[in-house]
Amino acid sequence: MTDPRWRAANGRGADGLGAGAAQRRASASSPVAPESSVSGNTGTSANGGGPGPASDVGSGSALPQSRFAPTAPRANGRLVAVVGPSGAGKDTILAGVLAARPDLVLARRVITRPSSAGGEDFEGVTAAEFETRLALGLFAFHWRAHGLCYGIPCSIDVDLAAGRLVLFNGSRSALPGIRAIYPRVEVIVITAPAGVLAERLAARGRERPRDIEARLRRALLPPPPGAREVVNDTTPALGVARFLEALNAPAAAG
Ligand SMILES: Nc1ncnc2c1ncn2[C@@H]1O[C@H](COP(=O)(O)OP(=O)(O)OP(=O)(O)O)[C@@H](O)[C@H]1O
Ligand SMILES: O=P(O)(O)OC[C@H]1O[C@H](OP(=O)(O)O)[C@H](O)[C@@H]1O
Repeated sequence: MTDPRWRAANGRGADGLGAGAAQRRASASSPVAPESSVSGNTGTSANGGGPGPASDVGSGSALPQSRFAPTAPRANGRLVAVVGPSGAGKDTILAGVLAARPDLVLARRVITRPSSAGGEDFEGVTAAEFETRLALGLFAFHWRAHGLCYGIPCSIDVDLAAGRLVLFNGSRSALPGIRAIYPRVEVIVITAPAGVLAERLAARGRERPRDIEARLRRALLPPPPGAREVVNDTTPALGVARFLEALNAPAAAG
């Protein structure tokens, strides 16, 4: 927590943003989420107010109710989802933001993509390894997109409980589900004009042309409600400055 005004504006209290790892282990049988859905590993309300709905809110199968007491950690931190179309510059800006603000935490994603793919610092795992971690309750939440599985380690709950500001590179389609698990998640959407996205993805060369086309089609998704927007259409340095400004701005009504 760095800005008390923002904290007050959000009404951020002492109750929990997330649920404990012990609760997550209750969902050991949950499968990897289907494409465009998100699953967390808790079957309880993130506010700790008693058993809530299972947190698989996408098109996937419902998770079993937790057999653990519904006590979420008491967290004062901020959880900020950084979303936006492929090529908008999420990874680029997040790297610059972390360099400028080493006090912030960037969740290290677990992705079923070879670690050699480059880009962000993520942990590349096989689909089988991903399933194992999911079964062990090691993800706060996870989603599928672009034929890949993405998991956010449940270690973010430790950072949130310690009052830190935790950023993660997320999927727009996963936000409703993430919000069901972390009701106070904030959203910053990074955007750039369509032509710029196409140029950047082609120059980056991480995906095949066919996959780039699919990613560009997802650029048409509407901006998430309540998100603060950062336009990354000039230099990365200016994008980082705009992002830091957005981080301190009052949240839009979601
Ligand atoms: N402001 C900028 N000016 C020029 N190039 C940029 C800028 N921001 C990012 N890039 C470049 O555009 C490409 C895409 O950026 P980046 O990988 O950060 O996007 P992303 O939103 O994380 O995409 P994805 O969701 O596909 O991972 C990279 O090669 C990066 O170096
Ligand atoms: O299009 P949407 O659903 O918003 O995002 C889908 C996913 O793609 C991107 O990851 P990456 O480019 O594979 O690293 C995003 O970070 C997200 O996880």
